[in-house]
Amino acid sequence: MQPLQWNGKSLLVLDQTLLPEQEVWDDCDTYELVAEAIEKMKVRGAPAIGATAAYGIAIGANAPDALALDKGPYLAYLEAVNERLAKTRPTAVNLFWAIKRMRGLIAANTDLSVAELGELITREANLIAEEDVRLNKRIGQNGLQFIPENARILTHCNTGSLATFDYGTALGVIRAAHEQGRVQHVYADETRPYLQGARLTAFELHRDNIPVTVVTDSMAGYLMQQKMVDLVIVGADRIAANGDAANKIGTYSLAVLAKHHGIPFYVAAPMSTLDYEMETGDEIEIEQRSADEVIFIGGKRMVPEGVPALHPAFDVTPHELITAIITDQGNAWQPNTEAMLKLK
Ligand SMILES: CSC[C@H]1O[C@H](OP(=O)(O)O)[C@H](O)[C@@H]1O
Repeated sequence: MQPLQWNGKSLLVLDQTLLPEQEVWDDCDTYELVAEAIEKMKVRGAPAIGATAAYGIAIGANAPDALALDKGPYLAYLEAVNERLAKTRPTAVNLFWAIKRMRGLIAANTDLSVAELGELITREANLIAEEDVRLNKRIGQNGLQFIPENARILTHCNTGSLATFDYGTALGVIRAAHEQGRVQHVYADETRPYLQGARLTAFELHRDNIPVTVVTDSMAGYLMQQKMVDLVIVGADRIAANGDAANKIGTYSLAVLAKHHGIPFYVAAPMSTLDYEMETGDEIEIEQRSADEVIFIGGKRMVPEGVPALHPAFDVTPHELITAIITDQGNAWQPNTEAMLKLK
């Protein structure tokens, strides 16, 4: 199930905060509504956020008031649209990758008319979306080499169709392995506090008839100790040049447990998630979200009034704990290897 639908003028966003019980689509016909959909995590997932921002820029670029502007003011307005979308969430580099790509396109085509530039930006947003699905399927194929027969896989958060334009990254590898009949079972961490695993990964895999069981995040160590897991595979929101990977909070704990139990730990992501401007994961900004997202579940208070809660939305897994990074280019890399650094 794709999280986004482009109808040529506006972006229909599947409100993931309401899944799995309700399938509600928001019609985002302004770039501000698109920005708010990202901030409120109606749409989430690094590659999906990148594609969403691209369409947000396209919507802004083709707004009637914008198309009435002279070239100079129009270009200044486009930069204001880029800036607004860049402020939505700080960790997933795919957002900034998409904005940088649009900025480059605009800068290279200032000779076009306002209307022509608006059309070009829309075409680029469609290209980004189409590329994402193709790259995810390549990630899936590249990941097959690491999936044994009768694999019992533990995964964290949601890295499937709902986190991308379609197919998924880590779940893309799981889908490709399932197509080969290699997946015995998937254990999906519920992934508190947003519950991407319980609400979204289980939703996707169940619909695809891929055997899945939801576990609480605290059960991961038990599963490994009981020898119920053959490998762990997760996504990423930003990967530094040395292979340190930022991903949903709880990923680092999984990597430490996997190392302790001698279980392979894989990260799957498109090349647009690699950030060569960051030498190590120490530089990656970790989004701090509202404590209310921890304190309340489904609107019900879980923490006594007056007691604070922390909510770092991501953590960074050092490359030493990652067995391999699986991308859409070439094969997988042992992080911090010359091969990865050469890909600049
Ligand atoms: C396909 S990578 C998705 C990536 O994004 C998630 O974060 P969020 O749900 O907060 O956008 C999580 O880190 C996933 O691994």
